[in-house]
Amino acid sequence: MSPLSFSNLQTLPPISSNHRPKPPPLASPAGSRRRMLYICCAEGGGRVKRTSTDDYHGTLKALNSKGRFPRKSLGQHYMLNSDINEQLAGVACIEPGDVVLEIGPGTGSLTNVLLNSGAFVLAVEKDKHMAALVSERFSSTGKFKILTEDFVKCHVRSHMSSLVESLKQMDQETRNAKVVANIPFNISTDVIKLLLPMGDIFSEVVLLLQEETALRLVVSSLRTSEYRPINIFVNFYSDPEYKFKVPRTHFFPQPNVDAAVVSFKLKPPTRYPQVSSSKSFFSMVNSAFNEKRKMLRKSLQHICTSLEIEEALTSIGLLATSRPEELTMDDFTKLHNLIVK
Ligand SMILES: C[S@@+](CC[C@H](N)C(=O)[O-])C[C@H]1O[C@@H](n2cnc3c(N)ncnc32)[C@H](O)[C@@H]1O
Repeated sequence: MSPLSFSNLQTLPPISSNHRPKPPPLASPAGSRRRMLYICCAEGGGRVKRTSTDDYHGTLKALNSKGRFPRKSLGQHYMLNSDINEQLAGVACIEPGDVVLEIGPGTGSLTNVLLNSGAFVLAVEKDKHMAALVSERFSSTGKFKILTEDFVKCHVRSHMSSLVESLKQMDQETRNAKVVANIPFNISTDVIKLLLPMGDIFSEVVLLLQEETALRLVVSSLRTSEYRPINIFVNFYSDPEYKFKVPRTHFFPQPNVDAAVVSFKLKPPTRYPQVSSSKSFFSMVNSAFNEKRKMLRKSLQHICTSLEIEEALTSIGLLATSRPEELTMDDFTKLHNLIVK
């Protein structure tokens, strides 16, 4: 039997809104060292009602068509619920003419929703097999471009600029550029650090993140151990908002954690807090948090004297003994402008 045939069907329970079938066993055909997925298609009058080509069966079928097994190292947890993809696009208010960057399209379930909303999609996918799959699926739309690259290493700014330029030359009416993606959890911080300072290109970044990360980025508050330089970074470049939780049961394979959708409305560069240099600002913030338990008058002594730091703190209404977790982003901005010449 060919490993890619669907003749070896197994019977799955019907899909309903409150029941998601467990993934079928992954079989390894005799004589083959490659792991293949065998799924039930239930075509032609089967018991399974298909609500979308990107449901549980569609996703497995797509993987099977390329002989792929989800790779943990690439964070491959595929979205099985098209409603959540619709909600992701809804949070970003995707409208015809928007240019959307998608990181890790996988089988293309979210891509499909974005394209159906009328967007042009630039997708970056590290797995060449998944890139080939979405390329076959969407290249005929004329509104889809795929880069087979590691997003963390790709020159997203120049790719986006040349896409927008070529759309203009084709007289395509383009509107906003946005990012909408269900990203692998292990590159979340890199993605955020790369994208949030791009308010000159993107108006909004909507990401499906690990729930814990989402909470840490958006709702970490002053004087908690969760408050870190990344919170200052996020608020410097964006207005973040936690949107909704996505239980782990909506992914295949199921991760060990839940996810959540976060929207980062990017500030245009004219709205960034006024600091002489963002590099020296973040360098000061990092130094402050490197020695989190120390008072700022000690940890920032490489910038100026303790007395100058104390005076700067009191002049902005803070205690001379303040520690980094007691300062808001505005406080850090004011402190920077007073002590970094
Ligand atoms: C969580 S899956 C999401 C797939 C799809 N968007 C969905 O919702 O089902 C993450 C996707 O990102 C891809 N990926 C992993 N690391 C990547 C990287 N560094 N750059 C680009 N894509 C990556 C994986 O191959 C996978 O397709």
